[in-house]
Amino acid sequence: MPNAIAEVWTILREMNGASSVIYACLVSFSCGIVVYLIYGRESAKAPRPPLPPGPKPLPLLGNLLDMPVVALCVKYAEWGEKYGDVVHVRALGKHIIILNSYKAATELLHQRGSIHSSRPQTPMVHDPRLMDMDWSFVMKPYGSSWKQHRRLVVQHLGPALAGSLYTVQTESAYQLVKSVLDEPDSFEAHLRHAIGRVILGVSYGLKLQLSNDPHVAMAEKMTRLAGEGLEPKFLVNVFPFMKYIPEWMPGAGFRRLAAAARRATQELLDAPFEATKKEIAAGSTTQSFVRNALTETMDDSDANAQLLEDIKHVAGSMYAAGTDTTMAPIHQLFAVLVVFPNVQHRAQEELDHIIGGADSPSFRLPTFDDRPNLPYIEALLKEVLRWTPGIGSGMPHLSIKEDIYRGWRIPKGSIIFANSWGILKDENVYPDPYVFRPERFLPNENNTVQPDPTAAFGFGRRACPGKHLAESSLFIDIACLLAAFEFLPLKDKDGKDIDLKYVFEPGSGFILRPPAFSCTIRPRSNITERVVRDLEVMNG
Ligand code: HEM
Repeated sequence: MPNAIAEVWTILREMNGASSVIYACLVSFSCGIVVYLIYGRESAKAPRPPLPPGPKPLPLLGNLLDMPVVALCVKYAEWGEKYGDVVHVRALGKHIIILNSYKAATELLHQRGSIHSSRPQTPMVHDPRLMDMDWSFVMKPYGSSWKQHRRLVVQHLGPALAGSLYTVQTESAYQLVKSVLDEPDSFEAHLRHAIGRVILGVSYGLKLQLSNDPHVAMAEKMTRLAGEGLEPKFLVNVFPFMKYIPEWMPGAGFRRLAAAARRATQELLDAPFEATKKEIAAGSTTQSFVRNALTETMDDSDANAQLLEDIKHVAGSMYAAGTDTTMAPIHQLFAVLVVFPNVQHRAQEELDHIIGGADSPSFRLPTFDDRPNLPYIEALLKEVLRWTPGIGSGMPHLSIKEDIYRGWRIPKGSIIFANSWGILKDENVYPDPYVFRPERFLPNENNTVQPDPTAAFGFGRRACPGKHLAESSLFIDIACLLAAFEFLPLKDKDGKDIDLKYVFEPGSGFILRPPAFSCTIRPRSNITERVVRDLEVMNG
């Protein structure tokens, strides 16, 4: 991954003394061999179609030094403007293809999905001695095991769950507004708990506590450790022999992290799955992914053992795949609403028409039945996904065969990024892309409606299977929070509003997680406060 490579390089640059020289020599030597094996052999053969355009690579290092550690998706978008919507770069002997338009992403990842739908494998993530995450649906290479996982999700997380999904999501949103009323300063933590509760509820159907649920805590621990391990900074990804270094040795911190991630993963895979089986055996009829999928299995016989493992692994993949990605846009939205109060007021005006004004005795919180009558909230949801598409540069796809596209060669083993950030900031598709304007998604006599920001959810056979779940969670949480509260800037010591625009800058991580920020959150009126306080929320 280019992030990985950029971070490796940063580490090398930041290291002082002999070790950095040794590492640099090792990297250069390894690169030399890899580059010779790839390009030396290639150049000896007959002329072949050119690679797509891109910045000029250096010998050995390729474009490693062109890749920033922070805001890589923004750099990718800049390259798109300079070289066109298909860009090629090289790093440590890898071909990296960056797609910055819907057209290129659809034509390659969707229409030629049988070639470009695998995932790169890295020692830290996949090796059984390290994190051993081959079980994860998101990381699996393209093949029969991945297909079986995908089939289970499409079959058992889709329309079959829609009814119970809305019940879980509405209860979670109502609990969220109650918690925010009690502890507005813990807004971020409450939001995270609400999103996690829905994903675990939908995956397992377990009765979960309203706050501090042990299953949510378990899932959080695993996601945090796995997230750390996924960071591409580990030298073992460049020198796989390092996986043999004993855990106790200095410099083997990556091995201790990997061991902790493996333990946390096992706990998360087993505990909620076994608890769900027990609840079903005790007569629970709560719908969930696990329950629906288990109806396929007749018994615990060997024939079903693989299917049971698959169900367990898919359920365990959901939390890690869905929490941070849903959290990133919604958390960012509340900074947007503080910076652009006109957007907040327009959304609240629309809500007031449908659910009763904040000062009206008939005020109530929104439900999913109101969704068709709230087009501005729907547009706001689309605009925040365009503005902060969860995963900035998209998830990497791996090409399993050489391909020729628009006369360019896409070599076998290329890592392809459909850069959601660049695609969703393309001014030919979204005029004034850096202006937050939900109206772009509303029918208007002057403009045609701009395309839905589906790029946020990826492309082709690996496109996000949690899109419907994510969008409905975002809808109900946004609608309830805006109905109940107003979000205002904090004041500095001179009484001036603290500007939250810094929150909009993409950071260094894979997920576009906004930095911590604070704002004033208060009930819109005495009536909204009373309605929220009087809510009865069930566990589960
Ligand atoms: C706003 C929230 C979300 C965003 C922006 C998002 C985005 C993405 C993206 C960009 C991908 C990679 C697609 C590709 O490779 O082309 C992906 C994959 C995936 N997402 Fe989501 N996602 C979100 C929520 C969820 C939720 C709630 C779940 C499940 C509960 C989920 C489950 C998955 C899974 C399992 C994959 C892997 C699919 C595969 O590799 O075949 N996501 N998501």
